[in-house]
Amino acid sequence: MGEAPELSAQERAGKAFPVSWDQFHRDCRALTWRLNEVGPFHAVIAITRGGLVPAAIVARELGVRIIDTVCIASYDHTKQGDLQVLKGISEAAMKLGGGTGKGLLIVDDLVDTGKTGKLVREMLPEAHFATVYAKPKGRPLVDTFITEVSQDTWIFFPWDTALSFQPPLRDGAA
Ligand SMILES: O=P(O)(O)OC[C@H]1O[C@H](OP(=O)(O)OP(=O)(O)O)[C@H](O)[C@@H]1O
Ligand SMILES: Nc1nc2[nH]cnc2c(=O)[nH]1
Ligand SMILES: [Mg+2]
Repeated sequence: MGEAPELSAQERAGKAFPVSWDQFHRDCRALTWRLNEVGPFHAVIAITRGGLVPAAIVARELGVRIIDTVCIASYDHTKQGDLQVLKGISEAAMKLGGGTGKGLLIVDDLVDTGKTGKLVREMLPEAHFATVYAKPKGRPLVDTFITEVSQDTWIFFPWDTALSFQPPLRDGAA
């Protein structure tokens, strides 16, 4: 008998939490309300790629025009591998944060295990770290977030999904 195939993080999660563009926009605005009391910020650092959309919305609301990226790859669709820093924080943004990240706002869509957030926090220890969603393992790393979901939930973002037909419940839909 062959070995059972390894489950992806999404399969292990079990519960699905689909987020629409509308909901995501509302949650980003709610995040900005909280951040407005913490700032002002010199610049926003988006953790790509998931942090790009919330970073654009938050920066627009906060009136911040300097946006930098830190490009990190970890999940290949739904499996987490080793973290790879594909592009670090720019020298200009580092300078704005005085070398420690003071006055900088790091934005990502979510924290899950917290591995990605931990790596970026090490680069900018004094920056403020905000995410829209947080799972319990990663939550202690985040300074400000909007919605907590359980560790066994997989969040589906609007840029990764499309509308599709769902069979009626009585025909066996979950
Ligand atoms: O807390 P962790 O367990 O580290 O997971 C959180 C990270 O995982 C996702 O990014 P992903 O690596 O899938 O890349 P993407 O943003 O390019 O989709 C998400 O956008 C976070 O950055
Ligand atoms: N889309 C998505 N990416 C993730 N990366 C780590 N956790 C998640 C999640 O719940 N949803
Ligand atoms: Mg990401």
